[in-house]
Amino acid sequence: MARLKDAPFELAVRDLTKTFGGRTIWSGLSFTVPSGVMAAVTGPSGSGKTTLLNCVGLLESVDGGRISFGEWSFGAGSQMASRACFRDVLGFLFQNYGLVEQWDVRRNLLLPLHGRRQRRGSAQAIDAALARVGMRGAEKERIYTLSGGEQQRIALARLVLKEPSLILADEPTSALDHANAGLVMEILAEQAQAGALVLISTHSDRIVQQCAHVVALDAVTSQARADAGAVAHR
Ligand SMILES: Nc1ncnc2c1ncn2[C@@H]1O[C@H](COP(=O)(O)OP(=O)(O)OP(=O)(O)O)[C@@H](O)[C@H]1O
Repeated sequence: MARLKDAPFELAVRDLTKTFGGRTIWSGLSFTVPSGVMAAVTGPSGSGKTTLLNCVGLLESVDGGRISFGEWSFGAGSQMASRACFRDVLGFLFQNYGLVEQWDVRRNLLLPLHGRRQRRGSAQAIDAALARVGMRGAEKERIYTLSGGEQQRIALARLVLKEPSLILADEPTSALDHANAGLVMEILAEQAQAGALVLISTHSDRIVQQCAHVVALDAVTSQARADAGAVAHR
């Protein structure tokens, strides 16, 4: 089956509004990002960076506007994404790593392969992905026995195996040492070079410098702000 990232595509966010309990986080938020790049989502604490990633990743509903990528398009009142979208398109690198703690590494890494590739050959694929993140031989380790940095490496190995088209990374290096943070950015850049669109929420100038696009949120959210060009494209 053709993957979304096999041809160039665009993430288009149009006139997006998000409220929590009557409080508007942003409204009229619009931007586009092409595939094949890393884009940083910046803004002060509370400006809605994580919320934006959750909305684009279809984990959170929106109150107005549209989010489109490739053939997929979602707005207020849309049915949540089909399993196919989560299985074939979206990939997440979040601060809680999103791993099943009681399972071993191998079982966690088999999950993205399920239904997409023959299990035959998966042992070699898992070995190669673990080698890429410096965790070769960790197949039988249980997740809860690993350090935070090691768990993030396993989450990275999962991305390497899954090769998602649209990757949402929420402050992916904030809890990591220099070496692990470097590895995270290296692998995200590789995924972008392979055609994925990588959206990274961050407070780090160093990460922003590595991104081709910046989606800048600020504390003031209004239609006027969005119209005035809240989104800076490099
Ligand atoms: N599920 C929720 N229910 C109610 N309010 C929420 C919910 N999730 C987030 N918020 C509020 O929405 C606002 C934006 O939160 P968000 O975590 O998206 O900001 P952020 O820019 O990622 O912040 P930080 O840089 O501190 O991580 C905050 O005021 C937060 O309290």
